[in-house]
Amino acid sequence: MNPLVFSNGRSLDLIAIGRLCIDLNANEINRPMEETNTFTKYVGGSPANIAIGSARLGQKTGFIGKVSDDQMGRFIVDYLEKDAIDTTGVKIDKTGAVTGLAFTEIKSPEDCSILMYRDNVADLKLHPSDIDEEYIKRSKAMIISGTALAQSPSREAVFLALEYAVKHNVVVFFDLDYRPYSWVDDAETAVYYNLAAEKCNVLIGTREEFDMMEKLLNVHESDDHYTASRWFSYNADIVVIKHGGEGSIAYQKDGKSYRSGVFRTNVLKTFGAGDSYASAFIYGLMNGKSISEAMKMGSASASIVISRHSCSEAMPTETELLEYLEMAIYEPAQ
Ligand SMILES: Nc1ncnc2c1ncn2[C@@H]1O[C@H](COP(=O)(O)OP(=O)(O)OP(=O)(O)O)[C@@H](O)[C@H]1O
Ligand SMILES: O=C(O)C[C@@H](O)[C@H](O)C(=O)CO
Repeated sequence: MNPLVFSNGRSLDLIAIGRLCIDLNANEINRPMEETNTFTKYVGGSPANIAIGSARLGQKTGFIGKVSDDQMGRFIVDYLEKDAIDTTGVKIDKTGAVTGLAFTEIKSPEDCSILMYRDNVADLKLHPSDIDEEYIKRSKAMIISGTALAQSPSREAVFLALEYAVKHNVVVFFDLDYRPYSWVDDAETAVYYNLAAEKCNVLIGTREEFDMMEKLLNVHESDDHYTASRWFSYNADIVVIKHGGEGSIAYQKDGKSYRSGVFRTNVLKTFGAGDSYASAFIYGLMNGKSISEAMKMGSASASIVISRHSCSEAMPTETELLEYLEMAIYEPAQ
């Protein structure tokens, strides 16, 4: 078992809040974007990817966000609904804002990058008036994403959603999802990340993301254990630190820690690993698995997604994930 307590009698398992954007993944791989000509369009945005991954695993999933009032916005909502995601909380922007675009470049399996076009994006127009307490009250859990804290009014909308979640015993996951291009000032970034993290039950981030949060506090000798311990003095029950191809480590408030290895896979691209890991990790925790078992599920989902071209489209179904766990070669953490 794991230490999280999810309220029963809720009509949703997980609500994701944050950006809904479009991934344009280069079709010509193993070359720089300057030399590519065609792209495939997918729904993107870390929270969107996590929601899609969650729904594919059979979780009753909802979304709180804002999309552009155009073909891209409609494409996104249609896609979410095809995956049985409740879009009651997805609003249509009326200010002329656009959909964020993520152009991905796959120079090699180890050298991938994302070029983000995020000026005047609809997702950051999410407003506190768009946050429905009754909607959040319907869910067992909610996941927030750090990039939604980058600008007002989205920032205030997320903090209001956090207030409602805490009020109604909704377990809050925080996927740090630090995207530097969305921020203008390191101190501002760290302040808002830390303020949001204080209210969350589970923190999921890379070493680099936690370093960003701790730099403001002049923490010079940090390590994973220090990072986790710091958050247990607030509301955290679990802190997960991801280490790419070396796996991940999770700390529990009672002092226990768990290391997860990875599943050997033919890596096509690395992005999408974090979102797929989060969706399956949360699925495991919400379905009675131990932290170790949930981490393994996260690792398996990540290995599936990084072997495929997309992020959202590549998210495995529950059947695919369970079969992969049985068949794939697992490399325990060193
Ligand atoms: N090369 C790899 N081979 C196998 N599994 C991997 C590899 N890279 C990442 N993973 C799995 O994915 C998890 C998350 O990856 P990572 O630590 O890169 O997170 P992230 O930086 O948030 O990912 P993203 O690139 O999507 O932003 C890892 O803990 C591991 O389980
Ligand atoms: O999160 C983003 O804005 C980019 C994503 O759409 C992309 O799929 C990715 O980087 C996944 O981690």
